[in-house]
Order: sequence, then C-alpha cells, then structure tokens
Amino acid sequence: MVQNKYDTIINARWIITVEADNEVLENHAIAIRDGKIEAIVPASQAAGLEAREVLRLDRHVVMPGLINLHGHSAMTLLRGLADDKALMDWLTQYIWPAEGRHVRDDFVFDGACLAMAEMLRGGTTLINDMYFFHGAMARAGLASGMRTFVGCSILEFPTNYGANADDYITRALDERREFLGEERITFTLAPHAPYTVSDDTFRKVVTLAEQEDMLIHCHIHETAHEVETGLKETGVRPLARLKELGLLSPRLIAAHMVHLNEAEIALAARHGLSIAHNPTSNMKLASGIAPVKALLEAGVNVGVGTDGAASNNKLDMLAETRMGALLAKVGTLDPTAVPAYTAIRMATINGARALGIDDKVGSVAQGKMADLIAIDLSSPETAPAFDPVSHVVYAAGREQVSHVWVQGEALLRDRTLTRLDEEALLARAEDWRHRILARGE
Ligand SMILES: CSC[C@H]1O[C@@H](n2cnc3c(O)ncnc32)[C@H](O)[C@@H]1O
Ligand SMILES: [Zn+2]
Repeated sequence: MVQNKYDTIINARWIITVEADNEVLENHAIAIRDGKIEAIVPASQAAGLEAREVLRLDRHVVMPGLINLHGHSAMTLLRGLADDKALMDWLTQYIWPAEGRHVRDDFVFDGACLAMAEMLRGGTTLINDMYFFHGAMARAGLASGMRTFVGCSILEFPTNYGANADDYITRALDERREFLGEERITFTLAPHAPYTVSDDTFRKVVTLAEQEDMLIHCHIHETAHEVETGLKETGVRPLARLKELGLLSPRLIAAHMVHLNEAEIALAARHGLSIAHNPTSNMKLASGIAPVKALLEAGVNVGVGTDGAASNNKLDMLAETRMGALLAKVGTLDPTAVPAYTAIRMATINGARALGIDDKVGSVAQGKMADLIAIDLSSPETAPAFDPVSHVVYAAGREQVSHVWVQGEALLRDRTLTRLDEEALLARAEDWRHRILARGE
C-alpha cells in the first residue's frame, strides 16, 4: 500500500534515543518519511514495512546528530597558524590581523564548506556559528545540507565586514532577509563579547532579539583576564553587567562561561540561559575548566561546542563530547561528574534546547526530524561492544561515523559525502594556503 511506503528504514543494532531514562533500544528500526521519524519499531515488525531504501546497520549504533553549539566555521582556513597562545594574545596579535588580511566572502564560503565537510564526517548535523559575511555562511549551509545557525557578529570596531556596531546590525538584518524561508538556515545575533561590545549596543541587541524573535550568541566569562578587566573598568563582573542590560534570558547562548562563582551559576539557572561548553578550546588557550558539574546540578542547560579550528584545532564533536566528560571529572576529582549518557545529552538534546528546537531535533523520537547518525562499532577500536553509550563517548573515533542524515536526507553515506565534493574542497583549501602564505599569515 502506498501509505505504508516509507522513504527510508534504518535497522540498527542499537539506538541511543536520548529520550527518558537513558534509553538504549536493541535491534529496532526507524521508519522515515518526508524527513521525519514516523515510527520506531522492533526489527521483527519492520520486516513487513516497505521503503524505497532499507538499511541494515547490524554493527552500528544510531543516535541523534551531534549539535555543535559554538563554532566559527570559516576559521578552518586559519587552522594551525597561531597555536600555544592565551586568548587575548591569540586574538589581538595573530587572529584579528590575519582576519583583516584574508576574511572576505569567498574565504567564509570556502572555509565554512571545509568545516562542514569535517563536521559531517564526524557526525555533526547542526552548527551554531558566529562569524562575518553571513550570506556566504548561509550559502555554505545550503550547499552542505547541514542545519546552520548563522551568528551575525556585532563589535564596536571595524573589520572587513562592518564599520561599527550599527553597521553590523544593519548588514545582519539585510542578509537574513534572503534566507528567511530556508528551513535549515536560522540567523542569530552574535555580539562578540563583553569586552568588545558597549552597553548601548547590548541594549539594542536585546530589543532587536525580542522584536525579531532571534537568539543571542555571545562569548562570556571565557578567561579570568576578561572578568578582572571587566570588573576594573565597570565596577561589576561582566555577567552582572549583562544582567543589568537585560541580556540574561532563555534567548542567550553564552559560549565558554569558564570563570563563574556560585552566585553566577545560580543567576544563570534563574534566567534560563544556555551555555556552550568548549572544553578543548578552553584547554588549548589555557582559559580554564568550566564548572559543568555545578552548572548541571543547578539546572543550567549546557551543550557542547568545538569553537573554531584556529583554537581547537579539530571540529570533532565526538572528541569534544569525550573531552567534556573527562574534563569535568578531573576538574572536580569526581568520576561521576559527567557520566557518559549525560555527555551524549549535552551534545544532542541540550544543544537543541539551547536553540529552541528540542521539539524538532536532538533525540530519536516519533514525529521528530530525522537528523540522525550511525556509528560503526565493529572495528577493533570498539571491540567488544558491551555498551554502545560507553563506546560512543569513551572509545569511538569520528572515522567510525558511517552515515549522517539531516531531515532524512543522507549527507554522508558509507563515509562518502553526498553533496559536498571533497576533492574540490581540498583543492580550494590548498589555494587558500598559497594565498595566505603569499599575503602573510
Ligand atoms: C563575533 S565572532 C567572530 C570573532 O570571534 C573571534 N573568536 C574566535 N574564537 C574566539 C574565542 O574563543 N573567544 C573570543 N573570540 C573568538 C573570531 O576570530 C572573530 O574575530
Ligand atoms: Zn568562539
């Protein structure tokens, strides 16, 4: 019967649903139609269902796509150019000058496509980004098929993209208009950080976010230096200043939040903001260890991000999830600080909640979008497979991600990208290497 015909049926050895009670289903099938999960049934019942494509993933775990809650995709083209620095030295002496020399429309499109190839190959289905040249970023999202949250940077100082804060805001709204009907593209407002954005601009951002129903994405309390200088210059710590300016709300995704006292953790919980935890970037820039255990215990929604490839230097959400679990343990000397299933929740449903789309993605449930990944656990690195949750967090590598679907569409099939042309991307990256070397790093 036509009605019973699904687009895809995925038979999986295990499904980590990220629904209630740390659920793992064994030998079940997911039936997908029109981009949505229509049914999840025991494999024995799936035998009678018809579909255009039936996949038998007998050695695989299927789970929700990983949600990268904080990144700067185009920075792949600056990967490895400034390592082993602290944040402010890294930004002011190396990255901002390099961005001034190289960042244009084509840089952002090529860098973002490269990032998306890397992220898709590692099981990431959604990127919550912030950078410049938003049209290029959105076009990269459309080309790759990834769900893309395009964060429109706002700073007080001029860059190649904007002249001043008002100019960044105007350009953001103009560029957004063209993509308003695109289901996989969402624009957000991204005031860079408390140390680069004025009170006036923060107030404008809050008003605009409410008017246009947009999320706000901002680097906050990333380093001790930021908190100390903020306190010296304004008389209060940056988070208190942002509270006074009306920024703290469920609309806010605060990236980093490494340096927080108990009162600030309670404040974050009270105002319902979300945090993007970037453990590798925080380690590499020697920023510190975010108090993830305390934040989760206080009820704060914490997701996981990679940050950019110039400070990580990988866009590997499986590695980031593992790092999030490990760093929380060593930071508290408590092995239960972030257990494996909690780490998976952080990298999936918590990211979706931060973005206000947990009714659509972030778990494997009937009626949700089929944003899914499959990880092959049959290789020596993950044998024997007693517990897929343990292996996803502590043992599997991104090279074991075999399939990635966004809205039921396979974007990675048997490790081959379906939309992005890997060879062409590598050729463009090589072009950029030459150009960057010629212009000066
Ligand atoms: C407003 S986003 C673009 C801006 O942010 C810079 N950036 C990248 N990583 C970080 C970070 O960890 N903290 C602060 N700023 C960062 C990026 O280079 C762009 O200039
Ligand atoms: Zn960042």
